Amino acid sequence: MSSARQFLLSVLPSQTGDKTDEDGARVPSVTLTFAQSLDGKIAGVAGRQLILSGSESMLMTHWMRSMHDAILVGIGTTLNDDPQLNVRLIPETLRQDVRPPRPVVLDAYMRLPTNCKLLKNYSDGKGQQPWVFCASQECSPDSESAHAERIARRSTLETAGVVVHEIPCINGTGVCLFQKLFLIFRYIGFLSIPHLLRKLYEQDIRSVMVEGGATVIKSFLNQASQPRNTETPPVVDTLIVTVAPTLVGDDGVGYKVGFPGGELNGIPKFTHVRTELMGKDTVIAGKFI
Ligand SMILES: NC(=O)C1=CN([C@@H]2O[C@H](COP(=O)(O)OP(=O)(O)OC[C@H]3O[C@@H](n4cnc5c(N)ncnc54)[C@H](OP(=O)(O)O)[C@@H]3O)[C@@H](O)[C@H]2O)C=CC1
Ligand SMILES: Nc1nc(O)c(N)c(N[C@@H]2O[C@H](COP(=O)(O)O)[C@@H](O)[C@H]2O)n1
Repeated sequence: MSSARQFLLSVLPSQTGDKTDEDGARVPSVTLTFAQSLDGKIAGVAGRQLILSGSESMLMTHWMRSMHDAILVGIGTTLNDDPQLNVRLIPETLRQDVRPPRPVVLDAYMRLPTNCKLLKNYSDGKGQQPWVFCASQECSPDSESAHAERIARRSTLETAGVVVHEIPCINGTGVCLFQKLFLIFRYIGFLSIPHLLRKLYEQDIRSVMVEGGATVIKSFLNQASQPRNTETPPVVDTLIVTVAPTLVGDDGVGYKVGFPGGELNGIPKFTHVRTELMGKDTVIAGKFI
């Protein structure tokens, strides 16, 4: 077995399917993972996609994808990078034994372009059918035009091959922001991660790999820092970060952890599990506690 797979098997939780959240609802295990530069950047100036991982750690990432039922990114990453989120780097001879993960996009307003690679790969048999999680009706403004726009967007995505799931959002109910270019319905707030995870479990997803980008990383780290009772496991189980020996500079895109105004406010408790050198990169894995 390759060293990347051995590394992953030693740091990822075994999939028992019995993880529950604070309210006792079943949820998938969550791995948060991304690649960063030495100065903590995940993308270049104005979000330009950077290939930070070298071939060895990138292959590890594709093995990691193959070990999860779903792979999740935000719509920001999807619009910016047009990612494939499949397992194409795994050698052909081993690929028949692995299943590509289900691509999942957090996309409150259903902005996913219908010519994206996720849909192309699905129609070419090179990836699973993508799922979009969008804001449910009660998060959207209650107007006829907003309702019609929602239905039209959903229909466009479904016709293109996307499965659309609706979930509630946080902090946004009923607040409308008019966006004249692309949306009539808009609210302030993000999709609720607890609702997302429950819905994923209901749809037979037992493990989800969260790849980014910056806003999604912050949201999941924030969730991992939420106070909970001692029997409840953290929302994010594992963090696996590839650190590339390169500097991007202050104008690159970083991610944020915690909130201003409190020393440990919003910073999840984290414990180191294993560090491995993969080619030029250092891959660090840890658990939230
Ligand atoms: N180096 C690496 O490993 C990686 C780097 N990247 C980089 O990250 C950058 C993109 O990051 P960013 O622009 O922040 O976009 P994200 O991919 O983080 O997407 C953020 C968007 O997702 C939607 N969303 C819905 N619900 C949530 C929620 N609960 N939490 C967070 N987001 C939510 C929101 O859009 P809406 O309101 O429309 O729903 C939000 O603006 C790109 O430059 C990309 O190259 C990305 C992945 C990995
Ligand atoms: N592991 C890793 N290393 C990098 O250097 C990266 N830039 C990323 N980015 C993530 O992978 C997505 C692209 O996936 P595909 O190659 O198109 O399958 C990108 O959108 C980020 O989520 N990851």
